[in-house]
Amino acid sequence: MDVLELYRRTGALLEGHFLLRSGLHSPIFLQSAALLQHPLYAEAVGEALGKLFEDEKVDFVIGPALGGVVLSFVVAKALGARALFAEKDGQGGMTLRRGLTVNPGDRFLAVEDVVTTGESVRKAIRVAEARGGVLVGVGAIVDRSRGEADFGVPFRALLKLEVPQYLSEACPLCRDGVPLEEV
Ligand SMILES: O=P(O)(O)OC[C@H]1O[C@H](OP(=O)(O)OP(=O)(O)O)[C@H](O)[C@@H]1O
Ligand SMILES: O=C(O)c1cc(=O)[nH]c(=O)[nH]1
Ligand SMILES: [Mg+2]
Repeated sequence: MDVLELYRRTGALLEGHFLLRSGLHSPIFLQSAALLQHPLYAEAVGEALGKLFEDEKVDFVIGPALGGVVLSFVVAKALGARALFAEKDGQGGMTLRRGLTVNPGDRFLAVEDVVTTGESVRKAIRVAEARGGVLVGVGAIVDRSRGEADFGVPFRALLKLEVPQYLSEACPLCRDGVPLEEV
């Protein structure tokens, strides 16, 4: 599957000057919702990502909202598992709501649309582990962490992307006066 072409075709590959969740700045932003709005593409992504973990017996898949909601659903469907999502709790962490539960000992896969630092998916992992879930792997559509994200379990992505990202104080786009976009 040519994931970059899917982002391109759906207008989800943005170029400019973007503020990332981590505070880093980048000339590239992958707007996954624009890709996942197409059910057939979303389903294909779910099947491809699920396939990377088909040997794991998984009780549920969890992703951090919002980006992880649709993705969790399509991967869970491919693996025959339940689809959970963790939500921002308003205090910098994440929580489970809406009657979604973890049974102690449940094996789970964490999924994320785009991993930059991995901090967002890590918050969803903590939510599930705190309720007794056992993490067996982390899957992403795109890994743009440049090999820096480590979850202590297999981490597999459909696409590894090497794109520039800068601390704000060292950002050449800021220096050139390019307006910063918060997507
Ligand atoms: O690996 P990280 O450094 O944590 O960055 C990547 C995260 O940033 C985005 O989510 P964001 O919280 O911006 O918005 P969302 O609610 O649309 O998922 C993206 O969906 C990932 O969850
Ligand atoms: O790091 C991020 O916040 C981020 C990067 C990216 O390419 N896409 C996205 O949705 N978030
Ligand atoms: Mg997100």
